[in-house]
Amino acid sequence: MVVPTVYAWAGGAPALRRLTEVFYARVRQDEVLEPVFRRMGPHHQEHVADWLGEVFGGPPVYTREHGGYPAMLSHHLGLRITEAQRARWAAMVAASADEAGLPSDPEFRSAFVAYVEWGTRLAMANSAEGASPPPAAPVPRWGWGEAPPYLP
Ligand code: HEM
Repeated sequence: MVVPTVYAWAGGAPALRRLTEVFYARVRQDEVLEPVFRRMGPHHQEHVADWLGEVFGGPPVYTREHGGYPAMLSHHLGLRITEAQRARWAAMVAASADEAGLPSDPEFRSAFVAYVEWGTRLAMANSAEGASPPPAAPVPRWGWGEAPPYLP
C-alpha cells in the first residue's frame, strides 16, 4: 500500500486553508503576534496555506504563483523575529490545527509539529540582523519522518 503524502493525509488544500484562517484570526487577537502581522497583505493567509501544501507534498502552487523559496525568504528577511514570537507562532499553529479539524493522529501531528519547529527556527534565524541565508533554494519537502502511518 502506498503511504499518502502528509498533504493528502491532512485533507489537502481545503484543510490547510481552514488552518491558516483559524491561525490568522487568532494572530489578530494576540498581543505578541498582532504587532508583527499588523501590515500583512489581504492574501497572506492563503499564500501561507499554499506554502504549507507544497512543503507537505502537495502541488507546487507557491512556487508557481507566489515566487517560491526566494519570495518566502524575502518576506522574513529583516523581521528580527524574537524567540517569544517564534514560540508563540509555533504553539498557536498547533492549537489552530485542533480548531481547524486537522487529523489528530500521532503520526500526522508528529510530522506537522516537526516541520513547524524546523520552519519557525529557520524563519527566526533568517530574519535576524545580518543574516545571509542562501537567496535561492528548493522549497523543502516534508515527509513522515520516523513514524509513517501504519498501513498493513
Ligand atoms: C514554519 C514557519 C513559517 C512559515 C511556513 C511561514 C510562511 C510564510 C510565508 C509563505 C510568507 C509569505 C506570504 C506571501 O507570499 O504573501 C510569510 C510571510 C511572513 N511571515 Fe512567515 N512563516 C513562518 C514563520 C514565521 C514566524 C515565526 C514569524 C514571526 C513571528 C513570521 C512572520 C511573517 C511575516 C510578518 C510575514 C509577512 C512579511 C511581509 O508582509 O512581507 N513567519 N511567512
